[in-house]
Amino acid sequence: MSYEKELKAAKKAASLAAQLCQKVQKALLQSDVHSKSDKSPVTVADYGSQALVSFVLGKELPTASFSMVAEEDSADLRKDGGQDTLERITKLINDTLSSDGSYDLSPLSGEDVLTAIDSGKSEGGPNGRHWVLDPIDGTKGFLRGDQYAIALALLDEGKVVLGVLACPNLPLQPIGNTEKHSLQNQAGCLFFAEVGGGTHMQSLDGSLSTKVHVSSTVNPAEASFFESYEAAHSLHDLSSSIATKLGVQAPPVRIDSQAKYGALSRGDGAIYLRFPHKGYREKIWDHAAGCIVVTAGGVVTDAGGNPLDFSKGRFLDLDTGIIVTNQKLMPLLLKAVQDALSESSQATPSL
Ligand SMILES: Nc1ncnc2c1ncn2[C@@H]1O[C@H](COP(=O)(O)OS(=O)(=O)O)[C@@H](OP(=O)(O)O)[C@H]1O
Ligand SMILES: [Mg+2]
Ligand SMILES: [Mg+2]
Ligand SMILES: [Mg+2]
Repeated sequence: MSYEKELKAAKKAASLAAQLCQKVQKALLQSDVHSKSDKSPVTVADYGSQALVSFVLGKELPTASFSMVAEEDSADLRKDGGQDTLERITKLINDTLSSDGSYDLSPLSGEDVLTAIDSGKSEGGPNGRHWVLDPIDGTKGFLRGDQYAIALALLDEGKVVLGVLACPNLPLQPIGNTEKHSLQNQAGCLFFAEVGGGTHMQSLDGSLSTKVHVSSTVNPAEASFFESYEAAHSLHDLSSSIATKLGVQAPPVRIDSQAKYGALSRGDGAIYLRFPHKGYREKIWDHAAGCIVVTAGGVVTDAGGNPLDFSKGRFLDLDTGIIVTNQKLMPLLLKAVQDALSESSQATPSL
């Protein structure tokens, strides 16, 4: 089955959301940032991106059975004191839609925006189609002025069938760990993949796309690895021990968000290691788009070597961590992961 129409709509939705986010990141106000009940940050751009993606998908693909599993909801915006923030979000969305000019419509109201945000409340699951959205993945990176991604995927009968990853601050040129990249004047990258169709990358300003694939190196000494920027999100000591066992020589490349999957999909580095602290449950929107984008040459598994299962609802149910590399290197990587995990559990039995 082809998902051409859906892919086109997803690229448009993610690109417009990227425009909205860049506008906010370039002139971030203190009043734009809030804290969620789990203490994680959320900004007007997270909400604006989610509402805009929902709105664009609805316009491009009208259907009575729209379902979306997305990170944000409108509960805090509906509380006393949320009105100013909602007005700011609504203005951002209306400005983005009017400067794009694709749709002939009257401005959205605050109520329209709340409804669009809450269209992301689906539980997903194994049946039918569900969009999966992280409106800003890497909100902490976004706040620091670093990497972040708008990550949109489509599940069909529990499988990821397309994914789009907009990375507004990722240079089109390869990134590595030696140089600090200037984020000024970057057009940013849009990665997209459809099941069976390979992965492509284009500039977010719309230039022609190129086919990309994961590095095919089989030599760990040449293989640098990506991991979370935030030490609270992934055990850096454990990845360092895995890298040493494997014979990786380069230091880790730490960047925020699914931009790691995007960079990996075009061969910048060859490995992604993610080992959250004990008790953390991974959400499907943090991996769905990234996973399909690296399938051109790459494999994504948990630490037990099992593929990720996106059919279980809003959470991923997995063994310990997530690892990504090319097919040939995966057996070696899995062995290093399992050795390192068994050593660390002997050293600290509670891990
Ligand atoms: N404790 C903990 N452990 C593991 N992961 C966590 C944790 N807390 C949050 N998150 C999720 O991490 C998402 C950010 O992605 P990364 O971890 O790849 O980015 S970073 O490099 O650490 O900034 C981030 O996504 P966003 O909330 O969309 O920014 C979270 O879903
Ligand atoms: Mg996220
Ligand atoms: Mg997010
Ligand atoms: Mg978040």
